[in-house]
Amino acid sequence: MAQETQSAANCPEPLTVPDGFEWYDLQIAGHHQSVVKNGKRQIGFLKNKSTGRILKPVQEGLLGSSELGFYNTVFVLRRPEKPNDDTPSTADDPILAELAPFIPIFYGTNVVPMGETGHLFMQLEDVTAKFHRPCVTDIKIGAQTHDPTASQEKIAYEKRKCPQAAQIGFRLLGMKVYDASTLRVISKDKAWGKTLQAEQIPSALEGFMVGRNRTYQLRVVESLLQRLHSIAAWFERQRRFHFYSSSLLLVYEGDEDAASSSSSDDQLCDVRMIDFTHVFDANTADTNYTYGLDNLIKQFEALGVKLRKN
Ligand SMILES: Nc1ncnc2c1ncn2[C@@H]1O[C@H](COP(=O)(O)OP(=O)(O)OP(=O)(O)O)[C@@H](O)[C@H]1O
Ligand SMILES: O=P(O)(O)O[C@@H]1[C@H](O)[C@H](O)[C@@H](OP(=O)(O)O)[C@H](OP(=O)(O)O)[C@H]1O
Repeated sequence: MAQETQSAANCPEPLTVPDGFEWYDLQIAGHHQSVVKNGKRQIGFLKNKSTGRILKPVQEGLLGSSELGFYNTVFVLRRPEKPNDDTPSTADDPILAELAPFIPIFYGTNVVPMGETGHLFMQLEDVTAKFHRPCVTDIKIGAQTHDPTASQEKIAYEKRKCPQAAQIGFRLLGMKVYDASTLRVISKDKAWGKTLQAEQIPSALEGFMVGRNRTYQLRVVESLLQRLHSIAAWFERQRRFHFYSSSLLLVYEGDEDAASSSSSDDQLCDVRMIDFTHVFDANTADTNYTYGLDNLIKQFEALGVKLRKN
């Protein structure tokens, strides 16, 4: 696909963030204000400083409307019986209700005054918010990343982007890890993720655990696995959707003291599905997604075995 990605120089200026908001600084991948594509500067994710919620820009056209449609299918926003509580309830359909805990809570849309007319955003729960030192990685799931409506040009572009992902079934889009041994944040970007070959995935996932003792690493891996298995079990049951180019966001607590002071694993890690711009109604199992998810689970299981040996 003839797409031109430029750096910021000589390009349209980034929009100014209005009072009460800031750019979201824990973003791993996705649309970002530093990127100019096809002559247009992207709008990145914002954080609402008072609510703590993330604002994801609604993408133009079908991509934006289908992601909004997806969130609106899972979450029922209006709660007239509780006018002061805007926490959405979940749809009655059991398969949707079971999906809800695996995705960020959706609090409806919001127009933020940016640029000449303002921009439409989705308000989402910030999955990293409950952690003191969040360590985050975004992993795109599926051997096939183009959806069933993709043009031949788009299919070729997606296949060319990272050919080994078709075999691996997932792609690391990057990570931000707080290295407790150096007190530094290590960042890896999309370019790094694209170069990883199958045999390099184990050390890349080990890198997600950098700078901590084995016992803590093992605790995190086991907890991540538990959540990954729960999502996989939902995929075993569901026949309603096929997810293309969607990601899993894996987060764990980089501050071991904070994690230890809580008895619950909820403060240790979280795993959520994100990015629903290419979700399609279906009536068969999503084998493209489950292939990738199963492989990711196998990788973390192998890491667990390795950590237990040492
Ligand atoms: N609810 C959330 N909580 C915390 N971080 C999030 C959340 N949603 C998205 N992110 C962060 O924002 C990044 C981009 O998200 P997402 O993939 O949804 O964006 P996008 O612009 O649709 O991406 P793409 O360009 O691939 O379509 C993720 O890598 C993650 O770091
Ligand atoms: O949704 P669309 O319009 O099909 O857009 C693509 C999709 O969102 C991918 O997630 C994205 O990047 P990655 O696969 O690298 O995450 C890709 O960027 P790219 O053009 O920079 O590859 C987009 O073109």
